[in-house]
Amino acid sequence: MTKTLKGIAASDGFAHAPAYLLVEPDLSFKKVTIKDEAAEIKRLQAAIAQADSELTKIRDQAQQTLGEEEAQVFDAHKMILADPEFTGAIEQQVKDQKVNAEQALHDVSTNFIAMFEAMTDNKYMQERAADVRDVTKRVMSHLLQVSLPNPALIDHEVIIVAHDLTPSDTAQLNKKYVKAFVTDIGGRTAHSAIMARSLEIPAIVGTDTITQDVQNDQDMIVDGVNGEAVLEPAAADIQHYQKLAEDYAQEKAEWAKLKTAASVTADGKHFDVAANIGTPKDLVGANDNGAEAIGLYRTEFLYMDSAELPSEDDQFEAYKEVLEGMKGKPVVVRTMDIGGDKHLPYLPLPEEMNPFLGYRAIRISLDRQDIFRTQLRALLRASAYGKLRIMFPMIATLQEFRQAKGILQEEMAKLKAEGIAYDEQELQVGIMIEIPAAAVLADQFAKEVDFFSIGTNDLIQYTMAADRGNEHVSYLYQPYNPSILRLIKNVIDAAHKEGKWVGMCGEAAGDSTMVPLLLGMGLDEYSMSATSILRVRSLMKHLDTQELQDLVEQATNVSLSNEENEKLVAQFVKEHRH
Ligand SMILES: C=C(OP(=O)(O)O)C(=O)O
Ligand SMILES: [Mg+2]
Repeated sequence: MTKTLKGIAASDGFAHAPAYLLVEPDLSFKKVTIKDEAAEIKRLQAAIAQADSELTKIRDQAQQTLGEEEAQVFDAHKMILADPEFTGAIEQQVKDQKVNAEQALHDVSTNFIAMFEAMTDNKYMQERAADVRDVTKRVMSHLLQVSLPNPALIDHEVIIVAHDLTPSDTAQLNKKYVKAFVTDIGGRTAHSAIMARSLEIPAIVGTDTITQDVQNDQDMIVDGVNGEAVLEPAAADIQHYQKLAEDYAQEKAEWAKLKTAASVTADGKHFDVAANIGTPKDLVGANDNGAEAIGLYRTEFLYMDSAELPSEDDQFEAYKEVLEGMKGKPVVVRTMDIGGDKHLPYLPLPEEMNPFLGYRAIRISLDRQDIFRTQLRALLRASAYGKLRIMFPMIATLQEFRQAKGILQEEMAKLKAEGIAYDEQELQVGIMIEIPAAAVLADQFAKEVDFFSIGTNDLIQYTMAADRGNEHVSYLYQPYNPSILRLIKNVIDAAHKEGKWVGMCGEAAGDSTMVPLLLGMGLDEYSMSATSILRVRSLMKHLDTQELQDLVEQATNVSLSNEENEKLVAQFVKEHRH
């Protein structure tokens, strides 16, 4: 039976493939007293052998599809299985306690995990706890004869269906086979959705129930433009979506013609359309889509992709690669924004009631100056290779900005004393405006910063008090609400009064409803997922900034709601398309 599920359209594009459920099976068991210990140990050994041969297969496949580094994780798992201290202890437990293998495995692994986690002075050993957890799950699945999903073993085209995907799950998806993903929870600006857009994988999030509605291998269609997942599509559905996919491909081909064009409006005003990137690898997408700058380099992925804090030299190489890759075009690098939904296994953060309101971004950097100074030195050294702009995330107060800039200046002085080159002429230092307090006081900040970049992903969630990743409050996550528009306008006006430039690097900068409003307000730089650049450049071409000022007037003063503004812009663009 065909069934259509609605969710939040998170990444454009269409896909048709069987579902691959990335859902953990039930691994619960009962404690049983056993009589035949020898038979139980044999059962345990068989499960360990099966887990080991499965790991060999996964390792080989991961090496081919994801690379050697990802594959090595599975070597670590195999080593645990081959460690007599671990397996011997489980066998001993079966013998001594006369319990079933499941219980013995659980008891021993719980002890090992606790022991590793207690090694707070040895990050490497602490991380082994996660490996023991993974290996235990695998052996348990064989004891219970249920199968674990193994995404690294995917060798045919699939649509991933999951409750949620973390940014690191998303990073491990192999684009060759993963044609789309659909999740139960999440919002359009959650980081997994942002990554889906940079990988150009169609995605729908926040369907609520997809993991319950779909079965492994069930045929499905994903419409990432409209946020619809169709299960067991009929022939007519397949035809309908094929047509939509073809139209979309045609539209994209039209946009592609603008790849080397400048971003100019119908009245001849030029704006910078820039790309958001997460790693130097994303430069390919940025350049392929004709980015005029990098408006946001989220450096936290450099920290997340590493097993330990990245060294100054490692960071320097990454920043230099991006600056050189952009050949003199501006590159805004944001200092580490860890916390919220982004974690580092080697930097344990306190458990918090509200991680998005807690210890994150610049708050960590100012506290852990060892980490911050290393990053700033790497950035300064890289500044000699291009046009660098350093940006601090989550600035709430002027004092925070002054302190961060003070530390930067201290590092500059040290480099100078050491005779190490950095850009002393053109380097700019700016902040993200993503906390309402900073948006309100933009006039004060504008006197001290070189630029602003408005982070609407967070600015909207903090202004509306609606978690950006929570589908239950997504109705409150309103980019065009007059309150948000007024805040944005206040920031742009304040910056321009002081002769400073303003960009936007939140997802709203690439939003077709938002762009006309931002053009009307005079926003200078628009930074977005690379895949949105050509669509936005095409839209700009048809709009006149003078005319758009009327639209801004109505949207900020007359309209009362997000929906009204959405309609207002659509109608306006229809009537004023040049
Ligand atoms: C660009 C932003 O930062 P991030 O999405 O990384 O929080 C934002 O908050 O708008
Ligand atoms: Mg943010």
